[in-house]
Amino acid sequence: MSAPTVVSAPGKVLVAGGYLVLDPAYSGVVVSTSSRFYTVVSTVDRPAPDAHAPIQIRVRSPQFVDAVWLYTVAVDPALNAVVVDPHAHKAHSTSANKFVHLALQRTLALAQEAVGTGSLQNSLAHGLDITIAGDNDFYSQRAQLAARGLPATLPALAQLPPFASTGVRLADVHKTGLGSSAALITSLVSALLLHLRVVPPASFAPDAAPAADGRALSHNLAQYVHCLAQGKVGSGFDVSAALFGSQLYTRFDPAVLEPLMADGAPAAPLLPIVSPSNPAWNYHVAPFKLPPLTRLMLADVDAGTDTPSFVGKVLKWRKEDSERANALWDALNRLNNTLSQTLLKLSELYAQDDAAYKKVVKYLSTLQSVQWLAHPGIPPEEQAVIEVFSDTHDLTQAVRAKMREMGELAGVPIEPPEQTELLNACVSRAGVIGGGVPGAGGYDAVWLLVCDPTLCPPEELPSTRVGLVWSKWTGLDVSPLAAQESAAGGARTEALDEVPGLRALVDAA
Ligand SMILES: Nc1ncnc2c1ncn2[C@@H]1O[C@H](COP(=O)(O)OP(=O)(O)O)[C@@H](O)[C@H]1O
Ligand SMILES: C[C@@](O)(CCOP(=O)(O)OP(=O)(O)O)CC(=O)O
Repeated sequence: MSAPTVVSAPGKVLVAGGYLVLDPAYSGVVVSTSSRFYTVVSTVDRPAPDAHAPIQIRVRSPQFVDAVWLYTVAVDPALNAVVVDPHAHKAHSTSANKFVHLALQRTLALAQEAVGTGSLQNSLAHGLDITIAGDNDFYSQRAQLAARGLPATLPALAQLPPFASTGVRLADVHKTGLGSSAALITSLVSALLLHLRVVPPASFAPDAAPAADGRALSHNLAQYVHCLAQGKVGSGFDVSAALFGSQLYTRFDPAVLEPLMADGAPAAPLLPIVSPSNPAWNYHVAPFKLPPLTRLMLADVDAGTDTPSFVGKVLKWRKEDSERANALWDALNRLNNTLSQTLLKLSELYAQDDAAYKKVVKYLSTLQSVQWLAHPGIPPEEQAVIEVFSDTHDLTQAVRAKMREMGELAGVPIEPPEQTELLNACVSRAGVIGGGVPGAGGYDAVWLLVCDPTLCPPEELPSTRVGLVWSKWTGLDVSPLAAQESAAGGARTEALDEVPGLRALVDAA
């Protein structure tokens, strides 16, 4: 029995570039999260059925009630197509899962084109057992905290077991907006491509080059499957972050997906379209990472935002008031680009003098941003770092103002007054560098960039102070995202026993 194939992929936070990133003329600043999705693909350990027995694939999501889907696979050489029976699962699960179904169907179809019918049938002869799990931060843990008598704070979230059972059906879970479907599809598609030997294992080695062909093929296929499952072609920043990690993202031309978006199995062969050699995949991923000794925090504030509706209204406004809209987008894009370069400048300053940098971050974590430049007599090497942190704060505030202006002009609550009040209350806390509404904005969530809490005594943690503000204001979850997730990067292979709690989840069949 071969070892299981395990691939994890991170969630995302679009900290700047919401809406603009839909236009290839602009970029988005995307942070991949420390919270990750895991897919474990195992070959079923039982004698191979006779050659004509149906091939079965079982997919489970143990964090949810009743989240088991059974599929029957028919690999038809004549039709050169793999049909993952869309009805078989109905007998075994009370709800279909088009994200899982389409990921299976399209990845197996691509595998048949890439490795041939015989090889695919050999890989599937014993059937597959697939386990899917998302880190706790992808789903609201409010009920789990309450059941344990714990408050909605960061330290309380850390007390929950990994991959905590949600106690609810998948359809009823409250997602926190970290991009569960993009991370899910990326980890599932990548794990299948590896398991079926369509791409080499090195493609997803943690130290593999981001542009490795296997990773690029998985990116293109995952973008296609994600758009098909969501029923819309977004900018794709979430799948790109799931594959490549934190980045400055410029979208591909959506026309590349048009031949594949029709209902039913694709008429055209998949491989030529999703191949990395297809120049139509003209997305651009530039390196980006959060500054050292900082932490991105995300608060799950409300039940969610209707992103497609917001996008429709903003794009309608941009079309109807194009001169003013383009002027605002160009100004906002300049701010976004300056913000991303200023954040990267902090990493350079750390590399030049980490001692001075660390001293500055510890100092800033005790002061409100309005006090950062008020103290004379700071050594010049430290003053230079303080000034870049202060510029970062000012830029995040300027981006917020432009996003509010866009919302007011388009008639969309991108940063509504309630979020403005919450953000102002949080950004004024000591140790908070800046913040904003992630992605499309609305009432979903707010993000804050804060000084790394490991530099302060627990009672002085910026994250604790902010977490208390969030809890007081919203009584809702606070999802902490460690700054290190940028280093963790995109999709990568994992060793099953090195991911706490994952083996137990897989074995609890
Ligand atoms: N753990 C999971 N197991 C299986 N499917 C999941 C899981 N988490 C999320 N999904 C799928 O992703 C869908 C959510 O996608 P979507 O509504 O686009 O939310 P998001 O913006 O968080 O990606 C769910 O309806 C479900 O089909
Ligand atoms: C508006 C956007 O540019 C960004 C939306 O970012 P969110 O993070 O809000 O997305 P959802 O998780 O789907 O709600 C649309 C896009 O880029 O596709």
